[in-house]
Amino acid sequence: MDTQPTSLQLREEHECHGGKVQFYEHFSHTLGLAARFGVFLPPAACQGQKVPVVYALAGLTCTEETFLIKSTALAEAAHLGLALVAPDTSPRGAGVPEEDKDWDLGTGAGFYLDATQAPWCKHYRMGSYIAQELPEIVEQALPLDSARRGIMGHSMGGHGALIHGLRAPTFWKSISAFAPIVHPAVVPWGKKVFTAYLGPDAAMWRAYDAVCLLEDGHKHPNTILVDQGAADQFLQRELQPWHLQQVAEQVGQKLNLRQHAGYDHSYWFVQSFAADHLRHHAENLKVG
Ligand SMILES: N[C@@H](CCC(=O)N[C@@H](CSC=O)C(=O)NCC(=O)O)C(=O)O
Repeated sequence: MDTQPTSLQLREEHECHGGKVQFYEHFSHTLGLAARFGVFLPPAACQGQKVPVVYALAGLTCTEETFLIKSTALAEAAHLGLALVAPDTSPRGAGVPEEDKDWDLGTGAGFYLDATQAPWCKHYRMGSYIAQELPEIVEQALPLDSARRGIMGHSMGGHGALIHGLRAPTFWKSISAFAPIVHPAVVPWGKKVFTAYLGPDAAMWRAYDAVCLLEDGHKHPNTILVDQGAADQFLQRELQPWHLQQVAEQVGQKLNLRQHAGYDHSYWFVQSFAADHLRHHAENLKVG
């Protein structure tokens, strides 16, 4: 492991809704590479007050900028006094052959897990990065309340929010997702990346599949909010939210799955319900 100390470099800073949007780069010991993330600090945090924080995980092909720019959630985050942390979606420049070839594997498609298979396993460790390194460094550097931390995400990021929230329910006190991949072990996107990152044995996939985690006894004490567009182009093939609904009913996981006629998979959908998600987190994190 590299022993270089973590040093956060502030690359960009902008005033926004009375708070600040910041973009940082640092050397990630977990990924073994430089990594970037974005932050929104509400006005109270800019005055040094510790505020609750929601981590926002973006989907395939996205970066640390996408959610902050496209979700239009920052006015509501400022109003509620919530900070947002938006990581990148994969390591960058890992040097894996053909890692930029497909948009649903490799660069931009880290799936928020730790790869176990060569050549991916050296750098594709977004699981530990999200579960440990990123919260540690960002919460040490900024006025964020580590006792009030939630996680949300879109599509591949929705999958990330569900698995991390279910795997560590006391660490992540609230969960929500937009159009998440709920059962990657049975859909084409998931089968492709899980085979590459985790190998062909599907038993090894269960730790990174929200439906399997619920089947295997993981549960979150708070209601999980999920929004899904009924006109989503990936709904039938990749998302299949009915699996989540079915297992949630079976195991008694509280789930608020809302279906929205006419909405597709895009950030036009995300931005339509982003404020609801922040209010869900604010309620669970006991803001105000
Ligand atoms: N291949 C296309 C589509 C990629 C795409 O739709 N990405 C979604 C997430 S899909 C699941 O994780 C996304 O959020 N895109 C960003 C956006 O701004 O809409 C492509 O390469 O564009």
